[in-house]
Formats: sequence, structure tokens, C-alpha cells
Amino acid sequence: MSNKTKNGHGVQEEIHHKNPAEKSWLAYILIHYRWVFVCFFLLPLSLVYDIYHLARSWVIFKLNSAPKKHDERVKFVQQQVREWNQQGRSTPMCTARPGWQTISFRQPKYKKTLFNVKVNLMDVLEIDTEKKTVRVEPLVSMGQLSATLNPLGWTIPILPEMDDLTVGGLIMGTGIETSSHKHGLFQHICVSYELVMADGSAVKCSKEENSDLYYAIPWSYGTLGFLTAVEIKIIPALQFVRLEYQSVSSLDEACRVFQEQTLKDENNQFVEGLMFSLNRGVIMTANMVNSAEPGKLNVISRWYKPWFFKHVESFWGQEPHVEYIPTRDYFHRHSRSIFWEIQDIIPFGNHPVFRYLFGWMVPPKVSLLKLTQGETVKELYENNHFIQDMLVPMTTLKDALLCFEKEVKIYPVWLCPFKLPMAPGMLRSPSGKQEMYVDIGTYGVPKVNNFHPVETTRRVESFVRSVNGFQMLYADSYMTEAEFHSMFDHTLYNQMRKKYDCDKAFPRVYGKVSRAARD
Ligand SMILES: Cc1cc2nc3c(=O)[nH]c(=O)nc-3n(C[C@H](O)[C@H](O)[C@H](O)COP(=O)(O)OP(=O)(O)OC[C@H]3O[C@@H](n4cnc5c(N)ncnc54)[C@H](O)[C@@H]3O)c2cc1C
Ligand SMILES: NC(=O)C1=CN([C@@H]2O[C@H](COP(=O)(O)OP(=O)(O)OC[C@H]3O[C@@H](n4cnc5c(N)ncnc54)[C@H](OP(=O)(O)O)[C@@H]3O)[C@@H](O)[C@H]2O)C=CC1
Ligand SMILES: CC(C)=CCC[C@@H](C)[C@H]1CC[C@@]2(C)C3=C(CC[C@]12C)[C@@]1(C)CC[C@H](O)C(C)(C)[C@@H]1CC3
Repeated sequence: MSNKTKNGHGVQEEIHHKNPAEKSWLAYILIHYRWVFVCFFLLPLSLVYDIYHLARSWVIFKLNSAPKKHDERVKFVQQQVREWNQQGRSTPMCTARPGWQTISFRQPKYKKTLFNVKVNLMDVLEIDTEKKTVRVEPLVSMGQLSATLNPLGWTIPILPEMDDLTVGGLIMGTGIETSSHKHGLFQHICVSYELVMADGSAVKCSKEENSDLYYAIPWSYGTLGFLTAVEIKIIPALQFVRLEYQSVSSLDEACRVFQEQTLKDENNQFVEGLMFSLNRGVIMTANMVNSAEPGKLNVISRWYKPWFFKHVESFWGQEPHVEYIPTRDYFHRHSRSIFWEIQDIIPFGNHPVFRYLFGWMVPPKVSLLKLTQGETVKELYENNHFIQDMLVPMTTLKDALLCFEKEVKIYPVWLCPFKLPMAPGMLRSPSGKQEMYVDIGTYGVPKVNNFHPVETTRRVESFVRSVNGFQMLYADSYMTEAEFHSMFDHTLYNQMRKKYDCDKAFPRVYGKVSRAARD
């Protein structure tokens, strides 16, 4: 495998040698000139799509029509589930949300064969500033939520980065951001869930009410019931984030500084690391503030600004540096470059000329990219790309980084600490106490010679299991069912499946997330 992968051309060069499909001229054009399609078709389409959704949710919010319609919509979900019961419960159910709209690399196969239930609930219902909660429907996206809450001076404590992630997906799967070392995973900021169960009944659960169900919902991937509303905690949002960049020049220094900033400094609201090689990284710590020092404001969302990860890299080898970023810009700092995935799609996207002329249309919507990618590009990614987030105990960070270096050698690596509270459910802290974990995110083209999508992933999965870690399940998982059960504690889940009579109603989690269940 060639090593010329620095700016994204690498993917294209890999396939040149490896993929037989590329021999046809159409495949060649699709791979080498994907950017033409993306720039002239997908970018404008993404913009129209975004404007439509923003306008829609603005109007609905202003009319305050969502709360009135909510009950009707829940009744419609119940009606579909009751019909399914009357029809003899023959095929299990899943939501009817099309696979291309979801934030994961693949389309779920099961949507084609299972009974599809329409759960089209996509509005913010109520902001209760006394109780400090926001009640939302499950299809509310992170972009929509931050656009609604921030102008009112509020935010949710964990705002996962990508605009199109939905509340439902983040609860049924999981969500993480750089404030997770203080607040935990996305489910840990949720106060209550409202669901429609297999028999068509509506059930509410929280720590106080139906608490067994409340703890079983996260990571259940829609296999216990359909989510219809969620109450999420809110906290005041200040205007800016004061961000400090600290360069590190060895693996040991990186692990030490990252752990110190996470564990020792209680005052850091946000902690993040980007490793640009095994020995080169920048650790970022940040706090919300209400004023910025003169001359230090950086509005990173402006269309002509460089990709955030490139900006961060420019601080490597420098003295610690401070800047102020508008809070919403900080929350979505990796959106414009889809972390660093955009470099494989628009290789010249960070060039100033491109940024000044077309930067305002970026990024293309992940869903539209997914919808239009075609077999050739899919195969290209399948064989030459590695996308994984592995959650490992903080104490194993160094070993984990060495494992990723050996198996894939992909940089940047995303480091995000999170607190794993002791609570029942799929994720059990091995020590029986609250523990600090770290999410290691690797997205890109492997630079090792022996990369094999299945074998490499299985080796990494095996390492993660050996250190009591967890795999994020939006990515490809090649674990066997037994391995999957040894990673995730199914005790409570199995009890809830029985209690709520789910066996005929929903597939099991493994049946939805394993590689075999995905196209
Ligand atoms: C803080 C806030 C929260 C909102 N939350 C929602 C929501 O969850 N769903 C939705 O569809 N629309 C929401 N809206 C939109 C709001 O309901 C509409 O703007 C409303 O239709 C305007 O009606 P009005 O002109 O009669 O009242 P206004 O004169 O605009 O409102 C009077 C005051 O009531 C308060 N208020 C109004 N609605 C809410 C509410 N739902 N929660 C808390 N305080 C409120 C605000 O402080 C506002 O200043 C919210 C607006 C605000 C300012
Ligand atoms: N920063 C972060 O934390 C990031 C997280 N992710 C991951 O992305 C995924 C979320 O993506 P998103 O596109 O929002 O969600 P998806 O549509 O992919 O949904 C994920 C799962 O949640 C289930 N689900 C969603 N809504 C409901 C509902 N109302 N009732 C019952 N089940 C539901 C889906 O069931 P069904 O299959 O039946 O539709 C599916 O199994 C998560 O897995 C998350 O971990 C990805 C990137 C970043
Ligand atoms: C926990 C965190 C922060 C996770 C971030 C995960 C992202 C980097 C992932 C989620 C969805 C994801 C797999 C995706 C892709 C890249 C990496 C993404 C964005 C892309 C855009 C790569 C190009 C592909 O042709 C295709 C369009 C199918 C996918 C879509 C999903």
C-alpha cells in the first residue's frame, strides 16, 4: 500500500492499485472526480436542505404548534404498533427512518424486511428554565437544538458535534463530547424517556419511575420500544469559549498532560486531544466565559476560516496559546471538515481560494453523501478506510494509542475523555466504581502495509475487550455474538426484553449492529 495519503489523494491512489472496479472509466471518474459532483451538486443541495429545515423548525417554534401536535403524533405511533399486534406479530419492528439519513457509514439491511413504524417526531416541545430541562422529540438534531437553545442563553451540557445527530439516535446508541468527563455520556444528561412499547402502551421512565427501563434504554438501539419524547438537562450557555492549546512532543507527555487536564483540573469544562502522530499532539482545554480578551476572538465558523484540525495543528511546537471562540462555533468546530473526512472528498477544500469562494456552502450533508455515494465509492471506503471510536479506560490510553499505531497508523487521532458512572445497563464499569474513560476516534486511510478491514478491526476489537473497553456501534463491528456479549452486559437488557415482551417485537441489539446486519 502506498504511503502518499497526506492530503487525501491517498485514497484515490490506493484504489488505483487495488480495486478492479476502478478499471472502468466510470468508476475512475466517480473516484477521482467525486469532488466535481460534491461541489456542483451536493453542496448547493445541502444548503437548500439545511435552509428548509432551519426555516421549518423556526416557524414551528414560533407558532408553538409542536406541543399541541405531539400527542396526536404519539397516538399515530401507538396505532401502528397496535395494528402490528392485530396482524399477528409476524415480523419484528424498527423505525421507518431511511438508512441513508442516519449518521453511520452503512445502511441497515433490516429496514427492508422488518415492519417499519413511522416515528416522525422532530420538534422541540418545551423549555423549562425553572426545572432546567428541555423536552424534545427524538428526531430533533444537535444543530437544531443548539440553534434553538443558544440564542436563549441555554445549552445542553453535552452537545455532540455533528449537526445531524439526533436525540433518539444518541440515546439508543450513545453520544459523547468534550464535556463528557464532567457529565458522562449523552444518556447521563437525560432525565426521562417516553416510549411506546411492544403492546402499544405509552410508558415514561426516569431514575424514580420505571427505573429499570430507564437504565436499560441507552445502547438498546430501539429494541425495547419506540422513543417519543425525552427530557434533557440544560445549563446556561455563556457567549464564548476560552480555549487553550498546549503542544505535546512525546507519547508519554501526551498521555500525562491529557490525564492531568482531565483528572486533576476540575475547572476544565471541555478537554480534547488531537494527535498528529504518535509523538506529536495538541491538548485543548476550554471553559465558557462571557467576554473575550481584545484581539483574541476567532470566529471559526466563518466560511473562509481554515479547517479546525489544521488550525489546531498549527499550534504544535508552539508555546501554550489562548483564543476565544463563540460558544456555538466551538460546539460544531469539527463540522465543516466532518472531523478530517472532508479531505478525502474535497482534497483542495482547505485552499484559501476554495474557502473564500465556496466555503459558505461547506460541509456537504453526510446523509446526502451517503445517499449518492454508489457502489464504487462504497467499495473504496470498505477496503481502504477505517472508522472506529473505541472507549477505553484512561489508564490504558498509552497502550491503546500504540495498538492503533501498529494496526492502522491513522492521524489525526481524536481523544475525548468521559466519565463512566456506576449504573446498571449495557456499560458496566469493571471496578464497580465510577471510572474515567477515553474515546479514541480514528477516521481515515490506514498507512500500514497489512491493513485488512475485517482482520485489523477484529484485532483492535480484541484489544479493546482485553482492557474492558467498548466499541461505539455506529461503526463496523466484526465481533461474534459471544464476543459482543462479553463486551456489553446484557443482564438488565434481557430482563427488560422479557418484562416488556420484546422477543417477537424487536430484533436483539446484535442483530441490528453487527456487520452482517448492515449493507
Ligand atoms: C424561552 C422560550 C422557549 C420557547 N420554547 C418553545 C418550545 O419549546 N416549543 C415551541 O414550539 N415554541 C417555543 N417557543 C416559541 C414561543 O412559544 C413562541 O414564540 C410563541 O408562540 C410566541 O407567542 P407569544 O407571542 O404569545 O408570546 P411571546 O410574547 O413571544 O412570549 C412571552 C414570553 O413567554 C415565554 N415563553 C413563551 N413560550 C415559552 C415556552 N414554550 N417555554 C418557556 N417560555 C416561553 C418567553 O419568556 C417569552 O418572552 C419558545 C420561546 C421562548 C422565548
Ligand atoms: N459524537 C458522538 O457522540 C457521535 C455519535 N455517533 C453515533 O451515531 C448514532 C446516532 O446517529 P443518528 O443518525 O442520530 O441515529 P440512527 O438513526 O442511526 O439511530 C441509531 C439507533 O437508534 C434507534 N432509534 C433512533 N430513534 C429511535 C426512536 N425514536 N425509537 C426507537 N429507536 C430509535 C435506531 O433504531 P432503528 O434502527 O429502528 O431506526 C437505531 O438503532 C449513534 O449510534 C451514535 O453513537 C456518531 C458520530 C458521533
Ligand atoms: C464519536 C465521534 C466524534 C464520532 C465521529 C464519527 C464520524 C467521523 C463518522 C460518523 C459518520 C461517518 C462514518 C461517515 C463518513 C465519515 C466518518 C463519519 C462522519 C462518510 C462521510 C465518509 C464518506 C462515505 O462515502 C460516506 C458518505 C458513506 C460516509 C458517511 C458516514
